Amino acid sequence: MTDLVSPLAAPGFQNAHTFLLSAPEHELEAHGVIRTLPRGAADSLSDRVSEFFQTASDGPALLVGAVPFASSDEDYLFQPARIGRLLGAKSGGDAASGSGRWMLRACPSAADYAESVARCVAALTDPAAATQVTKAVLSRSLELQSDSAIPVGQVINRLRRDSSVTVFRTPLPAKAATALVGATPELLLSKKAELAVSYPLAGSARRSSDPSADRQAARDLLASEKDQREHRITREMIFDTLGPYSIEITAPEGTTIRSTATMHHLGTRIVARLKDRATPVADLLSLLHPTPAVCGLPRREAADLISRLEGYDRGFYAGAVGWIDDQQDGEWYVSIRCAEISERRARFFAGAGIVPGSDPVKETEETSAKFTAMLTAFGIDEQGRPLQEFAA
Ligand SMILES: C=C(O[C@@H]1C=C(C(=O)O)C=C[C@H]1O)C(=O)O
Repeated sequence: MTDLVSPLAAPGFQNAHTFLLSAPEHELEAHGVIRTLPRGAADSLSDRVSEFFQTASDGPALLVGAVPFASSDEDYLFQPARIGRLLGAKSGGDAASGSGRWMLRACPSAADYAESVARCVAALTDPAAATQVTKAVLSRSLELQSDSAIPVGQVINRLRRDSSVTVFRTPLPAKAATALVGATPELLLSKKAELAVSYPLAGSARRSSDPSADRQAARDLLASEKDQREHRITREMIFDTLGPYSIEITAPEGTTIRSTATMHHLGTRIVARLKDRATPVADLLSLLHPTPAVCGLPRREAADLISRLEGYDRGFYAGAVGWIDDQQDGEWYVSIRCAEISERRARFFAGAGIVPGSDPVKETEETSAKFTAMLTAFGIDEQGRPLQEFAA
């Protein structure tokens, strides 16, 4: 893939309504805003989108943006003014990351996170629980503060070195200066006419630079009863959700290893032929999201447990990022392996699926492994130290 020299890194990042979804085989880049979709919760998304496209307007027949983790929180989608790269834009703010001063703070600390995992396992195995939660995904975050502007364009270009992920950037509503930037390996849903595809991931192992240890890590993951259980919960929920809308729903390759540059995952590509090709992608998105890959099962009880144990608002982390067109087709990725970035601050998130039998130390290490992709793009490790490759 060619390097992107684009407005992504241009001065004026703060105000830019820039949207990017960059998969190895296709890419969508959009700039500017014509209209913002009236904001609302997941259960009204489909109606708001239909109404939006009924009022004809100039510009691309497309909405791009993000939905948050919590179905009751408001999404943020907009009709862009232009599709494609802005010609002639110069890349700026390109100071090598790692050359400025960075402060990284774990929030919560790794030890506190491990403690929450232990409490989560206790809740999942509590015989007195009114409703038994079988899986809950717990996350933690790292807060970075820099003494100079974060070179977003450079971060994005580095993320794009991994051809197995979809790199994204989408503006966030809370503060005009904030964007969600990440490199997700997980397709939540793509829908084109009668074809719907979802590619859930659940069950993870850190990759190794030693090829034989790396192959062994993948084999161990495939053989892990705990990881297969974690995965099955997600896979079955997606079959159950899309099934009633489908003539046929299959997993042609079964559950296999899906690897990024830093992680192995258990993944299942699920392909559905819909009964009605006019089924709006927004309907399916609202039903599917959040899947047990990022939330848990049963959904509401798992979400309650997560908010009790995490103690922070996930915002748009573990939400979804993508687009919807006027045919009600679209493509949505799970917004993980990402950071909220404002001018000099970034907040990274990583989570791990917890089931009975999960080990707090291993789950904490799994979140560390999941931070690696983003931190490497910033040129730092989990302690905020510059990586060798980027050190002056
Ligand atoms: C929640 C995250 O990742 C999710 C959790 C996974 C797991 O628990 O094994 C695997 C892939 C993702 O669906 C994250 O990266 O933050």
